[in-house]
Amino acid sequence: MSPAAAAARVASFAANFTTSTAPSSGGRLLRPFRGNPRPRRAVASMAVSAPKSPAAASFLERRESERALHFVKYQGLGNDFIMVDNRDSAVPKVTPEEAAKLCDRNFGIGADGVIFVMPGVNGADYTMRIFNSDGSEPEMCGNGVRCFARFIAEVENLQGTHSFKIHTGAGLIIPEIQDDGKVKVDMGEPILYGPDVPTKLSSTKNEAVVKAELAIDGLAWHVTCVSMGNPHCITFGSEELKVLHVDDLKLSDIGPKFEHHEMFPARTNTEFVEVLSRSHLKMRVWERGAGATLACGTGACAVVVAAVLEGRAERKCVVDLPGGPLEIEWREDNNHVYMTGPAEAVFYGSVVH
Ligand SMILES: N[C@@H](CCC[C@H](N)C(=O)O)C(=O)O
Repeated sequence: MSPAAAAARVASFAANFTTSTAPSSGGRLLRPFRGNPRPRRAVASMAVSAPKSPAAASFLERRESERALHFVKYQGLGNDFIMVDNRDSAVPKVTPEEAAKLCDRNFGIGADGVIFVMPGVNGADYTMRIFNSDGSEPEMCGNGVRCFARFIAEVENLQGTHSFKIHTGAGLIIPEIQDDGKVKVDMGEPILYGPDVPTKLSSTKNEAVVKAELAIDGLAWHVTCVSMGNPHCITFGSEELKVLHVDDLKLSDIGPKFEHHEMFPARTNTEFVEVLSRSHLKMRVWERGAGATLACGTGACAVVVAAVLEGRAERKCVVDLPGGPLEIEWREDNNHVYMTGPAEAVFYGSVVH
């Protein structure tokens, strides 16, 4: 094929793909997104006018008529998700195995998880379910629920401040979209009773596991265990490394050893934390079922709870994650944890799965 013919074929593919990837929700077209930056359609920049080759057109029509999954890609501080409009069904539109394939950054769309926007139950407005990038299903996702709220505002055409009651595996979670576009989430109460986190580590402070010792890689790590609906193991250092410099950690070596440790029967998310001041913490996370991610909302909440329990920080902190900061407050009056941070749509498209 001549270079000119090849270029025309690519252009034709792009033009056709661009017009065939508008997301739908059970047949409804999503409105164009607002906000900054505006989400992009996949390969929109390649869309130039060129005659469609019959072969490319029929190829694309065939793909669309098969099982095309429409999605919107969202991110909250770089923790990214494939958002699926599942409002018409209580059954997720993709299986855990398919989710793992879609999350693959080389062979799929690429994401830390797939989130399903589902009908509400028990008086909730909506239900959120999520599959991690390995296909496992966690109870909750903090960055994900902020993205979820922004998605609902878009598809329901809501302007200004709004809050929603979201049913999750961690109970009722209430995100509120603020005037500045950030989302503040009432993340509920932390769970500190060891067997409920769950961890097999013995309690050290009342019923909580605070600064308990966990042997990994020849080091005696000091860990505090907190559930925000999903399990977290938080460490500020070990017997040997009194102070952590989180940038120096080889997360991919050490993370899986925490995640799969026998003391965590449901596996665990692990946060490694550096205290910058009593109201400013810095963390890196190794997520259960997703590995190293740029941010973890439930993790940042658990970190502040652990820092307060260990007497290292105040109840209101900024937590720096690789993807940016989150504002976290563990309120004394109602024992709830509040998380505030950004969430935005990145692009939308469709995929045959
Ligand atoms: N990134 C999320 C947490 C996602 C679930 C986690 N990997 C688990 O298995 O518990 C967040 O922002 O909270």
